[in-house]
Amino acid sequence: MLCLRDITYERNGRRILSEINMKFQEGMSYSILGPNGAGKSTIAQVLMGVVKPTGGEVLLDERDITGLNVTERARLGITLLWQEPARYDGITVKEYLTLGGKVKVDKNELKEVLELVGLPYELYAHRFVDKSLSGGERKRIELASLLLLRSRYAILDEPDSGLDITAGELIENVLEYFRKVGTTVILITHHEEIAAKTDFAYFVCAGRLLKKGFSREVVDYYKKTCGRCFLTGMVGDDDKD
Ligand SMILES: Nc1ncnc2c1ncn2[C@@H]1O[C@H](COP(=O)(O)OP(=O)(O)OP(=O)(O)O)[C@@H](O)[C@H]1O
Repeated sequence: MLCLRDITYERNGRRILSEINMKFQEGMSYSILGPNGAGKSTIAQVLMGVVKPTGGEVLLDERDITGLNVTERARLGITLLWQEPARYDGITVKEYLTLGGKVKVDKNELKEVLELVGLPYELYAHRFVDKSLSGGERKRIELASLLLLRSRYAILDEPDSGLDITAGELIENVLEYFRKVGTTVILITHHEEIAAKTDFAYFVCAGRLLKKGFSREVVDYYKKTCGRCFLTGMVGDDDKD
């Protein structure tokens, strides 16, 4: 089990996260839901080891991994889909997804995963992962690479950002695939309809955990309360996207 225990994070004298406690059990899917600036990406970065919390611990199977960096955590099976997808000039989609042939993936699986993320194998497998692909296409390729990795934990930071109208269905298929291969998903989003697709949810606002539980309940709470409290006094309902 992956846990955040009493995580606090301060930057330039400003408190960004306050005493965050979260548990991510294997075999379940989770979302971290909250408005812009709530601290969701910072939580993802703390989980991944990109930022070191000012206080508290990150635990994996009760082992303190707070001091481990991104590479060390990736070795333990914690991986992240970045908000901004990377480019790899001169490498084809197929080479990228199989790490140049190092990862043994048969063609059927490669085809299945590419099609799952909405990219037909015949059209994309031999394209280069460079600027000729759109941001949305690169994001889909990164998602495919995470699906093929079969890591213990996959943190998806705004997986729908930069994707078009089909994103909702895509996320559903992606969650189903991760479930099938045994990867526990932690999905960061400010869209309640995306959060509703996971089993459990955490609602954060202004760096604090305000509600946790079954996703449907948390989403209902979010819809009823977000924008109406003192924490986000300046955010009105009409400003939410
Ligand atoms: N390097 C930094 N220096 C100062 N403040 C920062 C820094 N990084 C993040 N913050 C602030 O911390 C808060 C939380 O940011 P974070 O990116 O975690 O929010 P978020 O919930 O992921 O938002 P969004 O949905 O807009 O991506 C924001 O108010 C942001 O401005």
